[in-house]
Amino acid sequence: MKKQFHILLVDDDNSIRFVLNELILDLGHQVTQVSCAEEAIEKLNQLTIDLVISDVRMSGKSGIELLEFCQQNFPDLPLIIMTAHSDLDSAVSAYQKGAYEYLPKPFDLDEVVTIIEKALQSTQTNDSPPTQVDENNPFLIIGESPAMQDLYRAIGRLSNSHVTVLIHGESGTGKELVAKALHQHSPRKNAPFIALNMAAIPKDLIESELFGHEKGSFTGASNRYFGRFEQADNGTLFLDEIGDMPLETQTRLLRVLSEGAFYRIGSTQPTSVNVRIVAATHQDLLKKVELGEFREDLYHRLNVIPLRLPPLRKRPDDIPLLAKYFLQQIAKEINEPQKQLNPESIAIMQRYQWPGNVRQLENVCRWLSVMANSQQIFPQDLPPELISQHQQVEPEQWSQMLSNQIINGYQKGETQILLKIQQKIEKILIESALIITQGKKVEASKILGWGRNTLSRKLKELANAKK
Ligand SMILES: Nc1ncnc2c1ncn2[C@@H]1O[C@H](COP(=O)(O)OP(=O)(O)OP(=O)(O)O)[C@@H](O)[C@H]1O
Repeated sequence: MKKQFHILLVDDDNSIRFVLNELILDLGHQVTQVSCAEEAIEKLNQLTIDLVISDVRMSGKSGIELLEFCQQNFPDLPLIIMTAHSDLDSAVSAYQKGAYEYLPKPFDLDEVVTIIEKALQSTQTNDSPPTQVDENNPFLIIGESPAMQDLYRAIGRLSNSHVTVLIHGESGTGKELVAKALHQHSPRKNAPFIALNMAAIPKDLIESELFGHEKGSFTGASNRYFGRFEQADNGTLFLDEIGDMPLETQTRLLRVLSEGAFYRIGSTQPTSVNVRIVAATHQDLLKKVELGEFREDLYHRLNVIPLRLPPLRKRPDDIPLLAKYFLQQIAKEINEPQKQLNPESIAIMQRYQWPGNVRQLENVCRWLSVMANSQQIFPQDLPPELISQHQQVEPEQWSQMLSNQIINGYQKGETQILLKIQQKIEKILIESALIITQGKKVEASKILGWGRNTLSRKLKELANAKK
C-alpha cells in the first residue's frame, strides 16, 4: 500500500487552499491547512509534518521566513514555495534559502502532483536542497512564460554549482544574458565574467585570444598577453557561438577542460586556471558533429547541462512584458516620456515571427520610442516589417473568427452586433489605409474614397472611443 504522508498547506487564499487540499486528498495523503506562517509554525511544533507547501506573500511572516524557520528547526523537511511573482529573483532566492521546489502561480495541477510526489520521495531518500544565500541580481531577465519559468528554476538549481552549461537558442534570445545570470548566481560571482564570441574574431586570432601569448611569439605580439582563460580565473568564461570554433582550437579547449592547464602561445610553462565554462550556440551542434565540424567529445563535455532558450515567437505572452520593459528603459535613456502600445499594436507584435528574437524587439522599441509621433503607439506607427507580415492572414481564418464572434454575441443576447462590426471594419479600413500610406492622411483618404475632413473626423471619433 502507498504510504500516507502529512502535508501542511500554508496560504491566505482560500481558493488555492481548496484546490490543493482536494488534490492532495486525491493523492491519498493527509492535509492540514493554515492561512499564515505563524499558525504553520505552531502546527509544525505540534504535528509530524512530511512536506510544507507555502505561499510567499501573507500577512505576518512571509513564506520565505517560514522557510528559514524550517531550515533551522526541521532541516530535512522539504518545503515547496508558491508565488505569483514568477521572476528569476524569487526562484533563485527560494532555492538558495533551501526550498525544495519553486512553483510559480498560476500552476499546472499535473505539475503540482509531480512535484509533490517527488518531494515526498525525497523525504525518504533525503535528497537535500542547496542552502547558500545569494542576494545579488543586476541582470533583469523579463518573461513569465512557462519556458522562462523553467529557465529560472534551472538557474536557481545550478546556483551552487560549477558545472559546465551549454545554452542553445536562436540569435537574440538572451543567451548572453542567461550566461551572466548563471555567473551572478554562482559561487563565482565575485570573480570575473569574461566573454568571447567565436564568430566575432578572425579564426587565426582565437587561440591567442583564449590562451594568451608571450612577447615576440608571433609577428605583432609586441607584449605578453593574458588570454581570456587567465582573465577569467576563478570566474566564468562565456564562449559564445562555440559552433564557430576552429577544430584545432576545439582540441586545445578539450585539453584545458580535462587538465585545467594550458600553454600560452610561445611559452613552455603550463598555466593552471580554475574556470567555469558556459558556452552558447545558435547552431545544431549535433549536426556539426555529424558533418565532422565539431568534436563529439567536446560536445559531450560542454553539454553537461543543456539549457534551451525558446524563440520569442514561441512565447508571445512575454511580448507585452518585454516591450513595456524596453519602452520604459529607453524612455529613461533618452529622457522622454514613456510610449505606450495600444492593444491592437500589441496583438500585431504577438503575431509577428521575430526572426531576430528579443534583440529585434528591443530594437523595434528603440525605433518606436524615437519615431512614433504620439504617446500611444497605434498599428500604423509600427515598423513596416511587422505590418507586412500582419497583412498575411488567411481569408478563411478571419471569416471563421468573425463568425464565431457573431455567434458568441447572439448567444450573449447582444443586439447591436452589426453596428459594432461595421465600426470595427471601418477602423480596420482606416488603419490599413494609414499603414499603406505610412500615415499620410491625404493619401489615405483617397484610398478610402472619403474626403480628408471625413477621415479626420473618423480618426477623432476613434481616438475618443479609446479614452
Ligand atoms: N528575457 C529577456 N529579458 C530582458 N532582456 C532580454 C531578454 N532576452 C534578451 N534580452 C536582451 O536582448 C538582447 C539580446 O540578448 P543576448 O545578447 O543575450 O542574446 P544572444 O542569444 O546571446 O544573441 P546572439 O546569439 O546573437 O549573441 C540583449 O540586449 C538582452 O539584454
